[in-house]
Amino acid sequence: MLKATHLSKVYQGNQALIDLNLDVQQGEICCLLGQNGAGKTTTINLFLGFIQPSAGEASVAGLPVVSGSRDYLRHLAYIPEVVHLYAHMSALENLDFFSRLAGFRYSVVRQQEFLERAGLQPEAFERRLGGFSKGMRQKVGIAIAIAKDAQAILMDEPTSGLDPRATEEFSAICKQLAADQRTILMATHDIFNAVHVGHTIGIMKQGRLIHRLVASSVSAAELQQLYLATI
Ligand SMILES: Nc1ncnc2c1ncn2[C@@H]1O[C@H](COP(=O)(O)OP(=O)(O)OP(=O)(O)O)[C@@H](O)[C@H]1O
Repeated sequence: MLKATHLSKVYQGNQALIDLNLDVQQGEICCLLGQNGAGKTTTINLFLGFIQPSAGEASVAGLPVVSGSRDYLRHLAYIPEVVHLYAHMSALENLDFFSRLAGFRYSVVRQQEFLERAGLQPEAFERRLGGFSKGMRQKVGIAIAIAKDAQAILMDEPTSGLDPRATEEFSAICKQLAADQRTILMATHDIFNAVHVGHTIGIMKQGRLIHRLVASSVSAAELQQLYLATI
């Protein structure tokens, strides 16, 4: 679903990503770990087409990520570290607005279903987003991803700053999305959560993907050891 082939990015002589080859299958949750500056966000931004590669190619559902093309974009949703939606609009209004932008029109009942599937408590559906916590905003972001029928969701440090309960809830939603055959590529610093939620884990260092592991083959303690030995 998400494929990087010899993908590289150079910023003013700084090699941010070097020859990345990565294949994330449909229904897979892949967590990318690495220190600050390892190249995780660069990888996500290349899949989104926010930046252009210096070499190689990213593709989504077999469609090349190329500037100006919208084909690959209809398969993608993006959950940034802080989901910025319209603070003065309610959860339902934001969902309706962004679904329409993506070309979908849903009844209020369907919109409520999407928010429920994303784990938002019903009493928050009609509240303005301005007062929402980070975790609640993410849930609205996920509801938008579901509503636009995104097959792949790119997430940049989604659990940073979430309390343990919100992290647990978020992980459960990710697992449900994967069970629905959606693909997730997540940049994270949370080793425990990577083992807990991921099917596969990548460890990056200075722009290179050094290790790619099956999450069920390691414990959090083993992964932490490998991570510390790698970075
Ligand atoms: N717009 C930019 N211009 C110049 N250099 C950049 C730019 N964006 C990223 N870089 C550099 O590219 C490298 C990789 O950065 P990137 O943001 O991908 O790392 P990261 O693994 O996501 O780090 P973090 O965990 O801090 O988010 C770093 O050396 C960074 O300074």
